[in-house]
Amino acid sequence: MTIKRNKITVVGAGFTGATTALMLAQKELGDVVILDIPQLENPTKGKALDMMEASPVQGFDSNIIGTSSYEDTANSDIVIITAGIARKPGMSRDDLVNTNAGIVKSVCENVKKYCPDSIVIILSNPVDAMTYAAYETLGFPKNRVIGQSGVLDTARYCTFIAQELNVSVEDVRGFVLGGHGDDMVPLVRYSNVGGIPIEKLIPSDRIEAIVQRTRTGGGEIVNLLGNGSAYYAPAASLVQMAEAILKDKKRVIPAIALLEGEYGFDNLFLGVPTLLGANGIEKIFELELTPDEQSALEKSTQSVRSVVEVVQKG
Ligand SMILES: NC(=O)C1=CN([C@@H]2O[C@H](COP(=O)(O)OP(=O)(O)OC[C@H]3O[C@@H](n4cnc5c(N)ncnc54)[C@H](O)[C@@H]3O)[C@@H](O)[C@H]2O)C=CC1
Ligand SMILES: O=C([O-])CC(=O)C(=O)O
Repeated sequence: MTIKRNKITVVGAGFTGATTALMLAQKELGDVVILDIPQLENPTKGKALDMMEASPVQGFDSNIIGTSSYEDTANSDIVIITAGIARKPGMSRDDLVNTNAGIVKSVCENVKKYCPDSIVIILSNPVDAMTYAAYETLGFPKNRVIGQSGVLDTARYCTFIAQELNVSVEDVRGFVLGGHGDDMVPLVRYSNVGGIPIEKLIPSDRIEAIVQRTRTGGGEIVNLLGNGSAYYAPAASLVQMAEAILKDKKRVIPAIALLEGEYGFDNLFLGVPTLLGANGIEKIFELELTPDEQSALEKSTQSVRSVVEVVQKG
């Protein structure tokens, strides 16, 4: 019997990509290939070697290599795409669309060729539209093309709730629906702390402030960093998704999935609660929404559709 190690490729060795690679290795989820452009081949190799040299200290046995050649990524089980530019203060994620659509499409041409059976997770922004662009280029079935937004947005939301109540983050549950933009929809009605609805614990004006802070959570970090965007929590979010798939955990986590009628939307990639396992997105959970929640979701989809139109025209 041959036991095969998982192989995970991370495209883009910048802040999110490098952090993701290290976290994947620390959890021994598989061997990791980090790929960046040829002009950055040496720094990419350097980052990978530096991570490997942390392995005796931290006691992980994952192999990590840096490369600019897709041949090294061949037959990866999972490909995580972080390639592209990040926004700076004063920009919206949508301002990145033209540059990043070109990058994501060119990356996906290679992924299609070298990793035809992989499950692909997209991080590059504006991520809902980039997931659509990846799906179109890859031609993979919809369960194998997944965007990351909901784990991160939900993590921010849960952080703020835990801080508000001074309780463990482990006891906070909730999720965020919709596009990864300032009109995302944190679902207050489905949020609880140790099973107690947050509406019983937090006054409504404070809940509204938490919802608003969650919506602009990415921008808050962009403004503090000054020259780039968040990477620790985004990397942790990607790793949670990869782990759910590689260990077939059947986790119920929000992710960007292709909707074909769910929530009343068709042919649209959007953040929804999903079941993540060995086959990628194995199920989309459809919840009953109140008229206010549904109209908030519709507003969010309009923003996503307008960016997808830019991708389609380009
Ligand atoms: N969906 C989400 O929740 C989040 C999305 N992001 C997005 O992720 C992307 C990456 O962010 P960072 O890592 O902070 O940026 P970064 O600038 O630190 O790294 C991006 C890397 O991509 C590389 N790259 C560019 N074109 C490439 C190509 N054709 N092939 C391979 N690599 C290529 C660059 O050389 C660079 O090293 C941005 O678009 C950012 O907006 C970041 C955080 C959260
Ligand atoms: O805000 C950004 O540009 C990066 C991102 O998507 C996030 O941190 O949520």
